[in-house]
Amino acid sequence: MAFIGDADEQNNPSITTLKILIIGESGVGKSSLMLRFVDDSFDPEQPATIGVDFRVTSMVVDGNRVKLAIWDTAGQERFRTLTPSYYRGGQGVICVYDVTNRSTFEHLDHWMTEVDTYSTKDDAVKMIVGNKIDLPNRVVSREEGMKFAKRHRALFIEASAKTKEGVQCAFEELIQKIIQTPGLWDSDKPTFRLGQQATGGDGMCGFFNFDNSSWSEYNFSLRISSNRSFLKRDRRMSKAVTRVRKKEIIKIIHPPLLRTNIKAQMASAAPPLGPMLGQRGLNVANFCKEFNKETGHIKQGVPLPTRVHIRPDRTYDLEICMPTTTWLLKQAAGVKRGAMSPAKGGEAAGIISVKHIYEIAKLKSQDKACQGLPLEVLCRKMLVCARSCGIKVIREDLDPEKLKVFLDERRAVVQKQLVELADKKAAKMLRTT
Ligand SMILES: Nc1nc2c(ncn2[C@@H]2O[C@H](COP(=O)(O)OP(=O)(O)OP(=O)(O)O)[C@@H](O)[C@H]2O)c(=O)[nH]1
Repeated sequence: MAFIGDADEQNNPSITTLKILIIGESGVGKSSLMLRFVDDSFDPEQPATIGVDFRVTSMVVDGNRVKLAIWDTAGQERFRTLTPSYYRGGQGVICVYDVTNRSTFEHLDHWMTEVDTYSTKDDAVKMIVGNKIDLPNRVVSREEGMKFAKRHRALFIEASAKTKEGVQCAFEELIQKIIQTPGLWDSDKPTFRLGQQATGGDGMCGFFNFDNSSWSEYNFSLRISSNRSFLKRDRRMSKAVTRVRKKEIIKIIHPPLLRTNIKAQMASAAPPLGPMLGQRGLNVANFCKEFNKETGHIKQGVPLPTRVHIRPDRTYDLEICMPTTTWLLKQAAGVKRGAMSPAKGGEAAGIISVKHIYEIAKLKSQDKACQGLPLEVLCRKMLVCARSCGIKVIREDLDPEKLKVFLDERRAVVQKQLVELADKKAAKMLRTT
């Protein structure tokens, strides 16, 4: 698959124009993903989309030129108008969430309902994208994302519009899937006309009028004219195809970079690590042996963020980072558990001083991902993480006497919380049996 320029258009005319929608909560990075894919650019100050933004590009899939009309919709409810018309005729829908913001993940259900309600194509290809994986404060795991995608029979990938990771792969996979779906794009040819008006009133997708002189510029008008009988016929035809294809569409794309936490000296073929490695075609036993050997000098059980860069020939580079920030913070505070509800009521799970923060930041600065980051920025990240674990950071040195009293009290609180949790679990088991 490759991008080609306008000059090639005459030699290799496009077989179709595909309408791809990007949806999801505000701020998850929809516009950023689109701009990374189309212009290979990233704006850290990307303004919010109002209504709908739109880009056109083209690519070659299996030797065929395909034009892509990518619709970037506004995540903010107040900027969303004409919702049904966004979906009309869309062959592919990319539903984005932010891996560092759980509520954007929890709202995916709403977006999938919207797709099912408004999509005029039963077999439109859906893809779930977990964006912003470059950020350290992830709260939605890859497994959760995969599970959601599987439930909705959608493709799944994690990406970062900032670092480019997974972006190209996401679009390519989506387009390929659409092209492989008979009836999804080939029956639409008359409804998409570039540089000229579509004829007749039976265009169920409205009509586009592009300024062909520049691909990045656009000038489109939308005419909502749906012919119901045409719609029904199209649905009847595609339902038969859908039945066959629904099973196939559950395909998870594994990007070449695997990021996970593995405990020092404790890598094993058991889930979740074993399946993660196996799905990528790595020799699990050899990997575990190598990892455990590499971490032989570290205390057993310390959680180590690990990156595995997998090459197409299944060889890999192993990057083992400093222990996770939360683990380091909890060690510094002398506690095993963070606060259950740090936001509510300001429950404090531990106390550390700013000196601890500085030392932890210095340790983390040795990680490849943090290299080049000023220590001040890292310290701020540590502070955010401490806050989310409920660990209080004080400016002055800790008073050992006061700390001992605090830790004794905290132990009693944790004990009580654990008993309550066990009771709740037992009550739930009773209800379900
Ligand atoms: N670190 C990081 N920041 C990102 C990434 N993608 C987007 N952002 C930032 O997140 C913010 C929101 O990005 P947008 O692309 O405007 O998000 P959106 O989903 O289009 O938002 P709406 O237009 O309001 O619907 C911007 O400040 C981006 O720079 C990413 O992969 N990593």
